[in-house]
Amino acid sequence: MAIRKIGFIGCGQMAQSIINGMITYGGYSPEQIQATAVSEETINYVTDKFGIHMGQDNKKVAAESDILYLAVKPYLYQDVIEEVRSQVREETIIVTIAVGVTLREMASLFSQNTKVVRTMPNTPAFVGEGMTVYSPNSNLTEKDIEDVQQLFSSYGKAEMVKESLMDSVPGVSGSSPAYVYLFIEAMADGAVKQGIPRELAYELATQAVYGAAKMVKETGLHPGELKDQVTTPGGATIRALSSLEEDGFRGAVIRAMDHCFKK
Ligand SMILES: NC(=O)C1=CN([C@@H]2O[C@H](COP(=O)(O)OP(=O)(O)OC[C@H]3O[C@@H](n4cnc5c(N)ncnc54)[C@H](OP(=O)(O)O)[C@@H]3O)[C@@H](O)[C@H]2O)C=CC1
Ligand SMILES: O=C(O)[C@@H]1CCC=N1
Repeated sequence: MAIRKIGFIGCGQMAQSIINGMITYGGYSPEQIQATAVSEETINYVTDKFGIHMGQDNKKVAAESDILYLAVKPYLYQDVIEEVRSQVREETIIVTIAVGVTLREMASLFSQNTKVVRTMPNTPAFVGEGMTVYSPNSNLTEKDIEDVQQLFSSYGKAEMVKESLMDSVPGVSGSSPAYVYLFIEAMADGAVKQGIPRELAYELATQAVYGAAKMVKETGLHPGELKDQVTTPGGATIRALSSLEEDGFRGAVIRAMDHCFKK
């Protein structure tokens, strides 16, 4: 089945990021996409900003979609699924994006035959640089998997993994952009403290993260080796790194990810 009609139940931060990525970077047309929300505010905002079909009728979107994203908060999944279950066609592919919602739970909420892909996306989808990690259930055909891989790749990278890894993915991918924003903000504050104007501080901190990420990706070198290239013996960088190590920088990141996993 070619994916022609894409539906979203819920259209908040994550759905809007995916929709913008699909349209701006993936070549999908706003006419192919419809979504629902509760408030008039979101409905008007999304309609104006993305030009997709918006409404409050979850059943209609479920009935008309070839692929249906469940883009509400995890605690709303059960209610929303009960509402739309009877409308979902056998060939429709359901995409979950909620932390912790398993394929087994989805089979019990829909049916054993429903095609479900458990995914963990992230908000850089908005700029076509998302990461979607996914696990399909056994009802998807090879062709379905090709189709979803292509769709998820339209707004960034996509990697299929076994479902047992999915609970560990938010810590390093779904949630992790938030830590990176915190790091950029902290570096900018440090620069402002030294007298660098705020706007320039954000530009420098952001470009450092962007450039460093690109170095890791494009050189293929180990991050430790790239770090060594920056670090002059007896110089300034090693002073900064030594201070970060004393303050438990790496341990703090790893502990934060353990908290994310447990939640
Ligand atoms: N934010 C992120 O970075 C990521 C989020 N996720 C997952 O994405 C999901 C959504 O999160 P996020 O986008 O951040 O949340 P938001 O609160 O931004 O969006 C939730 C959306 O659901 C809508 N909604 C609520 N109840 C209903 C309903 N009964 N029927 C239809 N729509 C409804 C809301 O409408 P209204 O706007 O009118 O209130 C809102 O548009 C979660 O399961 C989360 O785990 C996954 C990865 C990353
Ligand atoms: O904070 C959350 O629970 C969601 C999942 C990943 C990012 N945001």
